[in-house]
Amino acid sequence: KDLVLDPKTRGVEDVVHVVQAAASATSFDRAKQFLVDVGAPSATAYGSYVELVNDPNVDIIYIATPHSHHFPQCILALNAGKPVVCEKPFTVNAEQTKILVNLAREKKLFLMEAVWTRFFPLSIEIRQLIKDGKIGDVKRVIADLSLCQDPETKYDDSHRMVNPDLAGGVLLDLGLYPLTWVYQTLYHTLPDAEKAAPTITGAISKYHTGVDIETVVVCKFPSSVGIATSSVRVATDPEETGYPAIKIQGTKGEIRVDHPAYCPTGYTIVPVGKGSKVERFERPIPAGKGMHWEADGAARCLRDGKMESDVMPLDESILIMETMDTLRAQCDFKYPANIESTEH
Ligand SMILES: NC(=O)C1=CN([C@@H]2O[C@H](COP(=O)(O)OP(=O)(O)OC[C@H]3O[C@@H](n4cnc5c(N)ncnc54)[C@H](OP(=O)(O)O)[C@@H]3O)[C@@H](O)[C@H]2O)C=CC1
Ligand SMILES: O=C1OC[C@@H](O)[C@H](O)[C@H]1O
Repeated sequence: KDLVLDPKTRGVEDVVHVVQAAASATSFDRAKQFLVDVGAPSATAYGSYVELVNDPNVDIIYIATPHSHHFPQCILALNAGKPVVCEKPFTVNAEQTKILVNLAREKKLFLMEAVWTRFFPLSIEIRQLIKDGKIGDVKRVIADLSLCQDPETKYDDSHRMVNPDLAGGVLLDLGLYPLTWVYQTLYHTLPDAEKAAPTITGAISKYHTGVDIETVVVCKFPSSVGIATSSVRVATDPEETGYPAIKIQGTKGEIRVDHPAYCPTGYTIVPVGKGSKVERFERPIPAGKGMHWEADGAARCLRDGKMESDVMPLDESILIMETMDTLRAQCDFKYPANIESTEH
């Protein structure tokens, strides 16, 4: 639905999007109905992904399937010569992501992990505030995404959120967002020469299906530390009183970002010192859900002949996948061999 919105509704004049086709592996009718539901009834419907990736009128493919399927489906699209935007998490593990990145680079095709949060004007603004030294040297980031859902009643054990066969679990699904905040503030804002992979420690609690349901990741960078937490069961902001989802803490003050970490619409700058001038910024999404900004970013890359986005660089996607791999290895949490596999 965000793709069919007129970009002018968000002040964007330099790119437009056309939903050209959609595919369902389940049935042609499902694809057809999907196109009607999203407001693109005249686009082409396909009953298989192979037909979609071979459509010469399609410029780029957006993959939004369960995590377990991203790797083979990205390979399918790239091998058909199509640029790809793939939902988060990119793949089940970093080795799979590296294979995709190498394939895209070899074929000179655009590839991007669809982390919509990074493309929000609010995120861009906060990254600039950090680079400008607004809160001094940023030393610590604490970020959380916890949804306060009862998984026993909300999710059948086969649901992608809790099903190990679909690479379910909190870390890959929700944990990616607090990690995004840690990385986009403590890593992405640094000059390239100062970027270094963090050391990782953490903990997870498991659900009866075997996936993680509460997760804590501690990322120790050379001169800062980030803590990313996520849970299905507890709440980031239980009273809904605006308790911040993310605290970006610098030597001169902190930036507090609203819940939910995936699409925050406001933040507060709190300088150090009693009686200091607190500044509040509201950044509502002008129309749609806010997934259009990442689509605009991808469209600009295609238009300009870029092979990757500098907002969500491929090497940073790999690093974040490696972070999640490290934590899972420390906690002895593996997915079934067939979906961890790099065979395709
Ligand atoms: N950016 C964001 O805010 C959000 C991102 N996501 C991400 O989007 C992706 C999809 O999530 P979501 O839409 O909730 O997923 P769904 O479970 O709704 O599945 C999406 C599609 O994937 C296919 N699919 C579903 N189950 C299976 C299966 N068992 N095996 C093979 N294919 C299957 C189906 O397509 P078909 O008709 O072809 O069978 C289905 O329509 C995930 O990566 C998730 O993390 C999800 C929600 C929000
Ligand atoms: O990406 C996401 O953001 C919103 C959540 O509700 C969803 O489970 C997740 O996939």
